[in-house]
Amino acid sequence: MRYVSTRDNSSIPSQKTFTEIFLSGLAPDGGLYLPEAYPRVTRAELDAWRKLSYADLAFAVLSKFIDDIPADDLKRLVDKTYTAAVYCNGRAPEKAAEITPVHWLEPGLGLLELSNGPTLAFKDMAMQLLGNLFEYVLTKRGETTNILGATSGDTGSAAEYAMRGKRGIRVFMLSPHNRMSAFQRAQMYALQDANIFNIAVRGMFDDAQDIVKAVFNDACFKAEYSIGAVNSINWARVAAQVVYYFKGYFAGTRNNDDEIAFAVPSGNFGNICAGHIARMMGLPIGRLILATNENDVLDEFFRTGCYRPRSTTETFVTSSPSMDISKASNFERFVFDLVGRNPSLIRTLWAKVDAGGSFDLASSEYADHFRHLPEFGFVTGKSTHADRLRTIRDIYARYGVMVDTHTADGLKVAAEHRRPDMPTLVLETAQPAKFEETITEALGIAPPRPESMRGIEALPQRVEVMNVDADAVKRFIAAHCRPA
Ligand SMILES: Cc1ncc(COP(=O)(O)O)c(C=O)c1O
Ligand SMILES: N[C@@H](CCOP(=O)(O)O)C(=O)O
Repeated sequence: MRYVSTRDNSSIPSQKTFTEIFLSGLAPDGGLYLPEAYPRVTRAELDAWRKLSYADLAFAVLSKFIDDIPADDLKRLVDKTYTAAVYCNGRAPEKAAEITPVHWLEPGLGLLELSNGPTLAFKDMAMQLLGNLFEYVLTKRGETTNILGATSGDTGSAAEYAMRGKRGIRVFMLSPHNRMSAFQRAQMYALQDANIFNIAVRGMFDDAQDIVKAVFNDACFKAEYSIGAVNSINWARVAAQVVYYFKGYFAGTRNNDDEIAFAVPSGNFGNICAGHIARMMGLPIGRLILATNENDVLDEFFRTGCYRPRSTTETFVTSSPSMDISKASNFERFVFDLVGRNPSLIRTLWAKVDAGGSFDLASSEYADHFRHLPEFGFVTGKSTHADRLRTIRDIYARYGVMVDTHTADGLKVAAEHRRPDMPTLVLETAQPAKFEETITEALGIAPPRPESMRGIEALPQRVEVMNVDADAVKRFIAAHCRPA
Protein backbone atom coordinates (compact mmCIF):
# COMPACT_ATOMS: atom_id res chain seq x y z
CA MET A 1 0.00 0.00 0.00
CA ARG A 2 1.39 3.37 -1.03
CA TYR A 3 0.09 6.79 0.00
CA VAL A 4 -0.25 10.04 -1.93
CA SER A 5 -0.94 13.62 -0.91
CA THR A 6 -4.21 15.30 -1.87
CA ARG A 7 -2.14 18.23 -3.20
CA ASP A 8 0.65 16.41 -5.05
CA ASN A 9 0.12 17.40 -8.69
CA SER A 10 3.61 16.48 -9.91
CA SER A 11 3.76 14.27 -13.00
CA ILE A 12 5.05 11.35 -10.92
CA PRO A 13 3.43 11.79 -7.47
CA SER A 14 5.60 10.88 -4.54
CA GLN A 15 4.48 7.57 -3.04
CA LYS A 16 5.09 6.89 0.63
CA THR A 17 4.84 3.90 2.93
CA PHE A 18 2.51 3.78 5.92
CA THR A 19 5.34 4.30 8.41
CA GLU A 20 6.62 7.33 6.49
CA ILE A 21 3.26 9.07 6.45
CA PHE A 22 2.52 8.02 10.04
CA LEU A 23 5.64 9.83 11.26
CA SER A 24 5.25 12.85 9.00
CA GLY A 25 1.51 13.55 9.64
CA LEU A 26 0.82 16.34 7.15
CA ALA A 27 2.34 16.10 3.64
CA PRO A 28 5.13 18.61 2.85
CA ASP A 29 2.89 20.27 0.23
CA GLY A 30 0.27 20.97 2.93
CA GLY A 31 -2.04 18.19 1.71
CA LEU A 32 -3.35 15.13 3.53
CA TYR A 33 -2.27 11.59 2.82
CA LEU A 34 -4.59 8.95 1.42
CA PRO A 35 -4.05 5.46 -0.02
CA GLU A 36 -3.30 5.74 -3.75
CA ALA A 37 -6.38 3.51 -4.19
CA TYR A 38 -8.75 2.26 -1.50
CA PRO A 39 -8.39 -1.44 -0.76
CA ARG A 40 -11.62 -3.34 -1.46
CA VAL A 41 -13.17 -5.98 0.77
CA THR A 42 -14.52 -9.10 -0.86
CA ARG A 43 -17.76 -10.80 0.05
CA ALA A 44 -15.74 -13.75 1.41
CA GLU A 45 -13.81 -11.38 3.67
CA LEU A 46 -16.98 -9.77 4.95
CA ASP A 47 -18.42 -13.22 5.72
CA ALA A 48 -15.28 -14.19 7.64
CA TRP A 49 -14.93 -10.84 9.41
CA ARG A 50 -18.51 -10.91 10.73
CA LYS A 51 -17.46 -13.41 13.41
CA LEU A 52 -14.26 -11.72 14.54
CA SER A 53 -13.48 -10.10 17.88
CA TYR A 54 -12.74 -6.36 17.79
CA ALA A 55 -8.97 -6.93 17.97
CA ASP A 56 -9.01 -9.54 15.21
CA LEU A 57 -11.20 -7.33 13.04
CA ALA A 58 -8.87 -4.38 13.65
CA PHE A 59 -5.94 -6.51 12.56
CA ALA A 60 -7.79 -7.62 9.40
CA VAL A 61 -8.83 -4.07 8.43
CA LEU A 62 -5.53 -2.40 9.34
CA SER A 63 -3.54 -5.04 7.44
CA LYS A 64 -5.15 -3.63 4.30
CA PHE A 65 -3.55 -0.24 5.05
CA ILE A 66 -0.29 -1.21 6.75
CA ASP A 67 2.13 -3.48 4.93
CA ASP A 68 5.46 -2.22 6.24
CA ILE A 69 5.08 -3.45 9.82
CA PRO A 70 5.55 -7.21 10.15
CA ALA A 71 2.16 -8.93 10.57
CA ASP A 72 3.12 -10.52 13.91
CA ASP A 73 4.13 -7.16 15.33
CA LEU A 74 0.98 -5.43 14.08
CA LYS A 75 -1.13 -8.22 15.58
CA ARG A 76 0.65 -7.81 18.92
CA LEU A 77 0.09 -4.04 18.90
CA VAL A 78 -3.58 -4.41 18.06
CA ASP A 79 -4.11 -7.13 20.69
CA LYS A 80 -2.42 -4.96 23.31
CA THR A 81 -4.64 -2.01 22.37
CA TYR A 82 -8.15 -3.42 22.08
CA THR A 83 -8.69 -5.07 25.46
CA ALA A 84 -11.66 -5.06 27.81
CA ALA A 85 -9.44 -3.51 30.49
CA VAL A 86 -8.78 -0.42 28.31
CA TYR A 87 -12.37 0.02 27.05
CA CYS A 88 -14.36 -0.88 30.17
CA ASN A 89 -15.58 2.43 31.66
CA GLY A 90 -16.52 0.54 34.81
CA ARG A 91 -18.61 -2.09 32.99
CA ALA A 92 -18.71 -5.82 33.54
CA PRO A 93 -15.94 -7.65 31.62
CA GLU A 94 -18.42 -9.54 29.36
CA LYS A 95 -19.91 -6.23 28.16
CA ALA A 96 -16.52 -4.59 27.84
CA ALA A 97 -15.12 -7.47 25.79
CA GLU A 98 -17.18 -6.23 22.84
CA ILE A 99 -15.16 -2.96 22.91
CA THR A 100 -17.84 -1.11 20.86
CA PRO A 101 -21.20 -2.66 21.89
CA VAL A 102 -24.44 -1.52 20.32
CA HIS A 103 -27.12 -0.29 22.71
CA TRP A 104 -30.44 -0.71 20.92
CA LEU A 105 -32.91 2.02 21.85
CA GLU A 106 -35.70 0.47 19.77
CA PRO A 107 -35.80 -1.85 16.77
CA GLY A 108 -33.78 -0.25 13.98
CA LEU A 109 -32.20 2.49 16.11
CA GLY A 110 -29.09 1.94 18.20
CA LEU A 111 -26.13 3.71 19.73
CA LEU A 112 -22.71 2.44 18.67
CA GLU A 113 -20.81 2.93 21.93
CA LEU A 114 -17.41 4.39 21.17
CA SER A 115 -16.72 6.28 24.37
CA ASN A 116 -15.86 3.62 26.90
CA GLY A 117 -12.09 4.21 26.69
CA PRO A 118 -9.86 5.91 29.27
CA THR A 119 -10.94 9.50 28.48
CA LEU A 120 -14.62 8.79 27.78
CA ALA A 121 -14.70 9.93 24.14
CA PHE A 122 -14.48 8.13 20.79
CA LYS A 123 -10.98 9.52 20.27
CA ASP A 124 -9.63 6.74 22.49
CA MET A 125 -10.58 4.18 19.84
CA ALA A 126 -7.78 5.32 17.53
CA MET A 127 -5.55 7.19 19.96
CA GLN A 128 -4.72 4.20 22.14
CA LEU A 129 -3.47 2.44 19.02
CA LEU A 130 -1.45 5.51 17.99
CA GLY A 131 0.27 5.53 21.38
CA ASN A 132 1.38 1.93 20.90
CA LEU A 133 2.29 2.49 17.23
CA PHE A 134 4.44 5.54 18.00
CA GLU A 135 6.26 3.66 20.76
CA TYR A 136 6.88 0.68 18.46
CA VAL A 137 8.01 2.62 15.38
CA LEU A 138 10.21 5.08 17.29
CA THR A 139 11.90 2.34 19.30
CA LYS A 140 12.63 0.39 16.11
CA ARG A 141 14.19 3.44 14.47
CA GLY A 142 15.92 4.73 17.60
CA GLU A 143 14.10 8.06 17.20
CA THR A 144 12.01 10.42 19.32
CA THR A 145 9.11 12.70 18.46
CA ASN A 146 7.44 15.87 19.65
CA ILE A 147 3.73 15.60 19.01
CA LEU A 148 1.99 18.87 18.22
CA GLY A 149 -1.80 18.71 18.32
CA ALA A 150 -4.92 20.83 18.47
CA THR A 151 -8.04 19.96 20.38
CA SER A 152 -11.54 21.28 20.85
CA GLY A 153 -11.85 19.10 23.93
CA ASP A 154 -11.42 15.38 23.37
CA THR A 155 -8.45 14.69 21.07
CA GLY A 156 -6.20 16.41 23.60
CA SER A 157 -7.01 14.27 26.61
CA ALA A 158 -7.13 11.09 24.50
CA ALA A 159 -3.65 11.85 23.12
CA GLU A 160 -2.23 12.79 26.49
CA TYR A 161 -3.57 9.64 28.17
CA ALA A 162 -2.25 7.53 25.29
CA MET A 163 1.23 9.11 25.35
CA ARG A 164 1.78 9.99 29.01
CA GLY A 165 4.96 8.49 30.40
CA LYS A 166 5.99 7.08 27.00
CA ARG A 167 9.74 7.33 26.47
CA GLY A 168 10.90 9.44 23.53
CA ILE A 169 7.53 11.20 23.12
CA ARG A 170 6.53 14.70 24.22
CA VAL A 171 3.04 16.06 23.63
CA PHE A 172 2.37 19.77 23.01
CA MET A 173 -1.40 20.21 22.88
CA LEU A 174 -3.13 23.45 21.86
CA SER A 175 -6.65 24.03 23.12
CA PRO A 176 -9.03 27.00 22.87
CA HIS A 177 -8.75 29.06 26.06
CA ASN A 178 -11.96 28.88 28.13
CA ARG A 179 -13.94 27.15 25.37
CA MET A 180 -14.09 23.57 26.65
CA SER A 181 -16.13 22.08 29.48
CA ALA A 182 -14.66 22.22 33.00
CA PHE A 183 -14.28 18.42 32.93
CA GLN A 184 -12.43 18.48 29.59
CA ARG A 185 -10.05 21.19 30.86
CA ALA A 186 -9.34 19.28 34.05
CA GLN A 187 -8.74 16.01 32.19
CA MET A 188 -5.89 17.66 30.30
CA TYR A 189 -4.56 20.44 32.46
CA ALA A 190 -4.43 18.39 35.67
CA LEU A 191 -1.93 15.94 34.17
CA GLN A 192 1.46 16.49 35.77
CA ASP A 193 3.51 14.13 33.57
CA ALA A 194 6.84 15.60 32.50
CA ASN A 195 6.26 14.79 28.81
CA ILE A 196 2.87 16.56 28.57
CA PHE A 197 2.56 20.30 27.79
CA ASN A 198 -0.79 22.07 27.52
CA ILE A 199 -1.06 25.39 25.72
CA ALA A 200 -4.37 27.30 25.78
CA VAL A 201 -4.63 29.73 22.87
CA ARG A 202 -6.79 32.84 23.01
CA GLY A 203 -8.96 31.77 20.08
CA MET A 204 -11.06 28.88 18.82
CA PHE A 205 -10.10 25.34 17.79
CA ASP A 206 -9.66 26.47 14.17
CA ASP A 207 -6.96 28.93 15.28
CA ALA A 208 -5.19 26.13 17.13
CA GLN A 209 -5.44 23.84 14.09
CA ASP A 210 -4.07 26.62 11.84
CA ILE A 211 -1.06 26.93 14.16
CA VAL A 212 -0.45 23.19 13.96
CA LYS A 213 -0.53 23.37 10.15
CA ALA A 214 1.76 26.42 10.09
CA VAL A 215 4.33 24.61 12.24
CA PHE A 216 4.11 21.51 10.04
CA ASN A 217 4.61 23.69 6.97
CA ASP A 218 7.90 25.00 8.40
CA ALA A 219 9.97 22.10 7.05
CA CYS A 220 13.17 23.09 8.90
CA PHE A 221 11.49 23.39 12.30
CA LYS A 222 9.54 20.19 11.71
CA ALA A 223 12.70 18.27 10.86
CA GLU A 224 14.80 19.79 13.66
CA TYR A 225 12.24 18.99 16.35
CA SER A 226 10.80 15.79 14.81
CA ILE A 227 7.26 17.14 14.96
CA GLY A 228 4.56 14.46 14.78
CA ALA A 229 0.76 14.57 14.53
CA VAL A 230 -2.05 12.87 16.43
CA ASN A 231 -4.94 14.82 14.96
CA SER A 232 -6.92 13.19 12.22
CA ILE A 233 -4.63 14.87 9.69
CA ASN A 234 -2.56 11.76 10.53
CA TRP A 235 -3.92 8.99 8.33
CA ALA A 236 -3.38 6.39 11.08
CA ARG A 237 -6.15 8.04 13.11
CA VAL A 238 -8.63 7.71 10.26
CA ALA A 239 -7.55 4.14 9.43
CA ALA A 240 -8.08 3.03 13.04
CA GLN A 241 -11.53 4.66 13.03
CA VAL A 242 -12.55 2.69 9.91
CA VAL A 243 -12.55 -0.48 12.05
CA TYR A 244 -15.59 0.40 14.16
CA TYR A 245 -17.73 1.04 11.08
CA PHE A 246 -17.14 -2.60 10.14
CA LYS A 247 -17.83 -3.74 13.72
CA GLY A 248 -20.98 -1.61 13.87
CA TYR A 249 -22.16 -2.93 10.51
CA PHE A 250 -21.84 -6.53 11.66
CA ALA A 251 -23.61 -5.78 14.96
CA GLY A 252 -26.43 -3.90 13.24
CA THR A 253 -27.24 -6.23 10.34
CA ARG A 254 -28.18 -9.88 9.94
CA ASN A 255 -26.10 -10.63 6.87
CA ASN A 256 -23.84 -8.93 4.38
CA ASP A 257 -26.66 -8.14 1.93
CA ASP A 258 -28.21 -5.67 4.37
CA GLU A 259 -27.47 -1.96 4.25
CA ILE A 260 -26.98 0.21 7.31
CA ALA A 261 -27.01 3.94 8.09
CA PHE A 262 -24.56 5.62 10.46
CA ALA A 263 -25.35 8.98 12.04
CA VAL A 264 -22.19 10.85 12.97
CA PRO A 265 -21.86 13.99 15.11
CA SER A 266 -19.30 15.92 13.07
CA GLY A 267 -16.81 18.76 13.42
CA ASN A 268 -13.41 18.12 11.89
CA PHE A 269 -14.89 15.50 9.51
CA GLY A 270 -12.48 12.81 10.81
CA ASN A 271 -15.02 10.40 12.20
CA ILE A 272 -17.37 10.45 9.22
CA CYS A 273 -14.39 10.43 6.83
CA ALA A 274 -13.58 6.98 8.24
CA GLY A 275 -17.17 5.96 7.44
CA HIS A 276 -16.75 7.28 3.91
CA ILE A 277 -13.60 5.20 3.52
CA ALA A 278 -15.27 2.05 4.89
CA ARG A 279 -18.00 2.61 2.28
CA MET A 280 -15.42 3.14 -0.49
CA MET A 281 -13.87 -0.19 0.58
CA GLY A 282 -17.19 -1.88 -0.15
CA LEU A 283 -18.92 -1.98 3.25
CA PRO A 284 -22.68 -1.79 2.53
CA ILE A 285 -23.33 1.60 4.13
CA GLY A 286 -26.57 2.97 2.68
CA ARG A 287 -26.37 6.38 4.35
CA LEU A 288 -23.86 8.52 6.15
CA ILE A 289 -25.94 10.95 8.20
CA LEU A 290 -23.79 13.94 9.11
CA ALA A 291 -24.90 16.05 12.09
CA THR A 292 -23.46 19.43 12.99
CA ASN A 293 -24.23 21.77 15.86
CA GLU A 294 -24.81 25.50 15.33
CA ASN A 295 -21.45 25.56 13.50
CA ASP A 296 -23.04 24.20 10.35
CA VAL A 297 -20.39 24.67 7.66
CA LEU A 298 -20.54 21.00 6.65
CA ASP A 299 -24.33 20.85 6.59
CA GLU A 300 -24.30 23.93 4.38
CA PHE A 301 -21.88 22.32 1.94
CA PHE A 302 -23.91 19.14 1.51
CA ARG A 303 -27.10 21.15 1.02
CA THR A 304 -25.73 23.82 -1.31
CA GLY A 305 -22.28 22.86 -2.63
CA CYS A 306 -20.78 25.96 -1.03
CA TYR A 307 -17.90 25.37 1.41
CA ARG A 308 -17.61 28.53 3.45
CA PRO A 309 -15.39 28.15 6.52
CA ARG A 310 -16.24 30.78 9.12
CA SER A 311 -13.88 33.10 10.93
CA THR A 312 -13.20 32.82 14.66
CA THR A 313 -15.68 35.59 15.40
CA GLU A 314 -18.39 33.80 13.39
CA THR A 315 -17.80 30.47 15.16
CA PHE A 316 -20.26 29.83 17.98
CA VAL A 317 -19.31 28.54 21.42
CA THR A 318 -21.93 25.84 21.98
CA SER A 319 -22.94 23.14 24.43
CA SER A 320 -21.43 20.50 22.12
CA PRO A 321 -18.05 22.26 22.28
CA SER A 322 -15.94 19.52 20.69
CA MET A 323 -17.80 20.25 17.44
CA ASP A 324 -17.18 24.01 17.53
CA ILE A 325 -15.21 23.80 14.31
CA SER A 326 -15.63 25.89 11.16
CA LYS A 327 -12.77 24.61 9.04
CA ALA A 328 -12.90 20.83 8.86
CA SER A 329 -9.48 19.37 8.16
CA ASN A 330 -10.53 16.04 6.76
CA PHE A 331 -13.05 17.53 4.41
CA GLU A 332 -10.14 17.91 1.99
CA ARG A 333 -9.84 14.11 1.85
CA PHE A 334 -13.50 13.77 0.90
CA VAL A 335 -13.41 16.52 -1.72
CA PHE A 336 -10.32 14.86 -3.24
CA ASP A 337 -12.47 11.77 -3.86
CA LEU A 338 -15.47 13.84 -4.98
CA VAL A 339 -13.48 15.68 -7.66
CA GLY A 340 -12.05 12.47 -9.08
CA ARG A 341 -8.77 12.68 -7.13
CA ASN A 342 -7.58 15.78 -8.93
CA PRO A 343 -4.73 17.30 -6.84
CA SER A 344 -4.48 20.40 -9.04
CA LEU A 345 -8.11 21.21 -8.37
CA ILE A 346 -7.61 20.59 -4.63
CA ARG A 347 -4.74 23.09 -4.72
CA THR A 348 -6.97 25.65 -6.40
CA LEU A 349 -9.85 25.13 -3.97
CA TRP A 350 -7.70 25.10 -0.83
CA ALA A 351 -5.72 28.13 -1.96
CA LYS A 352 -9.05 29.95 -1.58
CA VAL A 353 -9.77 28.34 1.81
CA ASP A 354 -6.26 29.02 3.12
CA ALA A 355 -6.64 32.65 2.10
CA GLY A 356 -9.79 32.89 4.24
CA GLY A 357 -12.21 32.41 1.33
CA SER A 358 -14.69 29.79 0.18
CA PHE A 359 -15.58 27.75 -2.91
CA ASP A 360 -18.82 26.74 -4.53
CA LEU A 361 -18.76 23.29 -6.14
CA ALA A 362 -22.31 23.75 -7.38
CA SER A 363 -21.23 26.64 -9.61
CA SER A 364 -21.11 25.89 -13.32
CA GLU A 365 -17.31 25.76 -13.24
CA TYR A 366 -17.35 22.66 -11.01
CA ALA A 367 -20.82 21.29 -11.73
CA ASP A 368 -19.39 18.18 -13.40
CA HIS A 369 -17.87 17.13 -10.10
CA PHE A 370 -20.75 18.20 -7.92
CA ARG A 371 -23.29 16.06 -9.73
CA HIS A 372 -21.46 13.01 -8.32
CA LEU A 373 -22.23 14.02 -4.72
CA PRO A 374 -25.33 11.77 -4.31
CA GLU A 375 -23.17 8.72 -5.11
CA PHE A 376 -21.38 9.17 -1.79
CA GLY A 377 -24.42 8.53 0.40
CA PHE A 378 -24.34 11.65 2.60
CA VAL A 379 -27.40 13.29 4.11
CA THR A 380 -27.05 16.05 6.68
CA GLY A 381 -28.67 18.26 9.27
CA LYS A 382 -27.94 20.56 12.19
CA SER A 383 -28.87 20.77 15.84
CA THR A 384 -29.08 23.68 18.27
CA HIS A 385 -28.86 24.03 22.04
CA ALA A 386 -32.64 23.80 22.34
CA ASP A 387 -32.65 20.64 20.14
CA ARG A 388 -29.89 19.16 22.28
CA LEU A 389 -31.77 19.70 25.55
CA ARG A 390 -34.97 18.30 24.01
CA THR A 391 -33.18 15.23 22.66
CA ILE A 392 -31.34 14.51 25.93
CA ARG A 393 -34.67 14.72 27.82
CA ASP A 394 -36.55 12.68 25.24
CA ILE A 395 -34.00 9.85 25.07
CA TYR A 396 -33.81 9.70 28.86
CA ALA A 397 -37.59 9.66 29.22
CA ARG A 398 -38.22 7.08 26.50
CA TYR A 399 -35.33 4.70 26.96
CA GLY A 400 -33.76 5.58 30.34
CA VAL A 401 -30.49 6.33 28.55
CA MET A 402 -28.40 9.43 29.27
CA VAL A 403 -26.56 10.71 26.21
CA ASP A 404 -23.95 13.44 25.92
CA THR A 405 -24.54 16.66 24.00
CA HIS A 406 -22.68 15.55 20.82
CA THR A 407 -24.45 12.21 20.63
CA ALA A 408 -27.69 14.16 21.11
CA ASP A 409 -26.86 16.16 17.97
CA GLY A 410 -26.39 12.86 16.12
CA LEU A 411 -29.70 11.48 17.41
CA LYS A 412 -31.59 14.64 16.47
CA VAL A 413 -30.40 14.57 12.87
CA ALA A 414 -30.72 10.76 12.65
CA ALA A 415 -34.43 11.12 13.45
CA GLU A 416 -34.82 13.39 10.42
CA HIS A 417 -33.19 10.93 8.01
CA ARG A 418 -33.99 7.46 9.38
CA ARG A 419 -35.54 5.03 6.93
CA PRO A 420 -37.80 2.22 8.11
CA ASP A 421 -36.04 -0.30 5.85
CA MET A 422 -32.52 0.39 7.11
CA PRO A 423 -31.11 0.06 10.65
CA THR A 424 -29.49 3.27 11.90
CA LEU A 425 -26.61 3.39 14.33
CA VAL A 426 -25.85 6.73 15.94
CA LEU A 427 -22.20 6.99 16.90
CA GLU A 428 -22.01 7.71 20.61
CA THR A 429 -18.97 9.95 20.70
CA ALA A 430 -18.66 10.91 24.38
CA GLN A 431 -19.94 10.14 27.85
CA PRO A 432 -22.38 12.60 29.45
CA ALA A 433 -19.97 13.01 32.39
CA LYS A 434 -17.83 15.24 30.20
CA PHE A 435 -20.64 17.80 29.84
CA GLU A 436 -22.18 17.92 33.29
CA GLU A 437 -23.48 21.48 33.08
CA THR A 438 -25.70 20.86 30.04
CA ILE A 439 -26.87 17.44 31.21
CA THR A 440 -27.90 19.01 34.51
CA GLU A 441 -29.68 21.79 32.62
CA ALA A 442 -31.57 19.19 30.59
CA LEU A 443 -32.36 16.60 33.23
CA GLY A 444 -31.91 18.29 36.58
CA ILE A 445 -29.48 15.57 37.65
CA ALA A 446 -25.73 15.25 37.21
CA PRO A 447 -24.40 12.43 35.04
CA PRO A 448 -22.51 9.60 36.73
CA ARG A 449 -18.75 9.54 36.39
CA PRO A 450 -16.13 6.87 36.98
CA GLU A 451 -14.65 6.79 40.48
CA SER A 452 -11.21 7.77 39.13
CA MET A 453 -12.64 11.02 37.70
CA ARG A 454 -14.51 12.26 40.76
CA GLY A 455 -13.45 15.78 41.69
CA ILE A 456 -10.86 16.18 38.93
CA GLU A 457 -11.90 19.82 38.43
CA ALA A 458 -10.41 20.63 41.87
CA LEU A 459 -6.94 19.27 41.06
CA PRO A 460 -4.07 21.71 40.41
CA GLN A 461 -3.77 22.57 36.71
CA ARG A 462 -0.71 23.15 34.54
CA VAL A 463 -1.31 25.16 31.34
CA GLU A 464 0.43 27.94 29.42
CA VAL A 465 -1.93 30.59 27.99
CA MET A 466 -0.81 32.20 24.70
CA ASN A 467 -2.05 34.41 21.89
CA VAL A 468 -2.75 32.86 18.50
CA ASP A 469 0.87 32.96 17.39
CA ALA A 470 2.64 30.07 15.64
CA ASP A 471 6.07 31.57 16.36
CA ALA A 472 5.33 31.72 20.08
CA VAL A 473 4.33 28.05 19.97
CA LYS A 474 7.56 27.19 18.16
CA ARG A 475 9.57 29.07 20.80
CA PHE A 476 7.74 27.20 23.54
CA ILE A 477 8.47 23.85 21.90
CA ALA A 478 12.12 24.74 21.35
CA ALA A 479 12.53 25.87 24.97
CA HIS A 480 11.08 22.61 26.29
CA CYS A 481 13.11 20.39 23.98
CA ARG A 482 16.52 21.71 24.97
CA PRO A 483 18.63 19.10 26.70
CA ALA A 484 18.60 19.73 30.48
C1 LIG B 1 -17.44 14.13 21.44
C2 LIG B 1 -17.18 14.46 20.01
N1 LIG B 1 -18.14 14.27 19.12
C3 LIG B 1 -17.96 14.57 17.83
C4 LIG B 1 -16.79 15.11 17.36
C5 LIG B 1 -16.65 15.41 15.91
O1 LIG B 1 -15.81 14.46 15.29
P1 LIG B 1 -14.96 14.87 14.02
O2 LIG B 1 -14.13 16.03 14.42
O3 LIG B 1 -14.14 13.67 13.74
O4 LIG B 1 -15.92 15.21 12.96
C6 LIG B 1 -15.75 15.34 18.26
C7 LIG B 1 -14.45 15.92 17.86
O5 LIG B 1 -13.78 15.45 17.05
C8 LIG B 1 -15.93 14.97 19.61
O6 LIG B 1 -14.96 15.12 20.48
N1 LIG C 1 -13.22 17.47 18.17
C1 LIG C 1 -11.82 17.25 18.19
C2 LIG C 1 -11.10 18.20 17.26
C3 LIG C 1 -9.87 17.58 16.68
O1 LIG C 1 -10.24 16.57 15.82
P1 LIG C 1 -9.26 15.48 15.24
O2 LIG C 1 -10.12 14.32 14.98
O3 LIG C 1 -8.66 16.06 14.04
O4 LIG C 1 -8.19 15.18 16.25
C4 LIG C 1 -11.34 17.31 19.62
O5 LIG C 1 -12.09 16.90 20.48
O6 LIG C 1 -10.25 17.76 19.91
